[in-house]
Amino acid sequence: METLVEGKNLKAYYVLEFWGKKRTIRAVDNVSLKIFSGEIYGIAGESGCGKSTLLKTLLANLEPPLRLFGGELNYWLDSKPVNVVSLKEEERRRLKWRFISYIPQGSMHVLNPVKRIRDTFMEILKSHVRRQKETFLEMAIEHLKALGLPSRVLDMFPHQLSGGMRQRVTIALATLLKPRIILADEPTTALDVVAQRAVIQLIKKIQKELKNTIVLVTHDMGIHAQVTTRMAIMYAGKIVEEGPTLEIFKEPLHPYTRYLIQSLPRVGDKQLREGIPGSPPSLVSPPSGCRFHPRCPHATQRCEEEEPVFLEVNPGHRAACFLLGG
Ligand SMILES: Nc1ncnc2c1ncn2[C@@H]1O[C@H](COP(=O)(O)OP(=O)(O)OP(=O)(O)O)[C@@H](O)[C@H]1O
Repeated sequence: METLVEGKNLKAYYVLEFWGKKRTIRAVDNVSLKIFSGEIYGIAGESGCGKSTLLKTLLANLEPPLRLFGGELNYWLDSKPVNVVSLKEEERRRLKWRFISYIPQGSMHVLNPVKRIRDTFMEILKSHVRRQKETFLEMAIEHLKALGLPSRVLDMFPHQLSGGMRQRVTIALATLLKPRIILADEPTTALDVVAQRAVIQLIKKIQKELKNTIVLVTHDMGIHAQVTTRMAIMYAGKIVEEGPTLEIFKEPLHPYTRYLIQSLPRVGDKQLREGIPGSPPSLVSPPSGCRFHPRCPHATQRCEEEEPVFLEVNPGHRAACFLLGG
């Protein structure tokens, strides 16, 4: 499998200063992962575990208060690793939209509320494509059609579109220059079930047709089950399990993953399913050892004192838990 993005021991922290006091939020803490060509890679976990920060880090979007404290981020361009963090701003900007693009939480961040959709499409094309300007509109219409979206949206302002349609237009925008990899942050949150389904179908269609890679962040395990091919489970700034999605649902290895799957509603449920006991820890002073130990029903003293390392139980399926041995 061809690697597209590789993070090695990434440490991305928010550094905040209040009244002369420093607070460091360790949102991504020693995370290593590889994203392969053509897959839909999911990142799951409760709110606040660092999913969005991991996406920002993979995008090399490290603006204060977020800072990279350690690790390496490589994009594989022409099958060679390129250290993105050391690139000049201009070089990084050139990679945006063409090699990697981003669908942030809330489509209004991308669509300018006082501009027609057409103008936002034209801006991207103008800054990245060397072609006759007259062909830009044709390119935009063609792209929307390929994704099954009506070209009349180009004449509209963002507020004239429904939430679901706005999100689909944002996805169309992010895929306009056919990037090799798209990072999507909670693309279905705040949408009703019908709009959610339309967005999921669009993501699947894009992946099938453009054969690109999608990294999908959502706390919704149901969406991971429907869409992703491989996934990572994050807990308190760390990846605690990673593997093929089917296998994770069939045979979850980490107690936290088991909780996430158990709390999913099933057809025929007569009462609410139990949630995960306790609440996520502070990322300013996370628990010692395994960060999940204060909430884990199997925790021992060792879990409190030592941090478990990853153990690969089946090919490509790994988890960090002492229950697995090691
Ligand atoms: N701009 C910021 N400044 C300071 N702290 C931040 C900032 N953004 C996020 N954080 C903190 O970093 C931690 C991880 O947040 P992050 O948004 O990455 O989590 P998440 O899993 O994506 O959650 P959600 O789904 O709620 O966005 C949280 O403690 C959050 O409060």
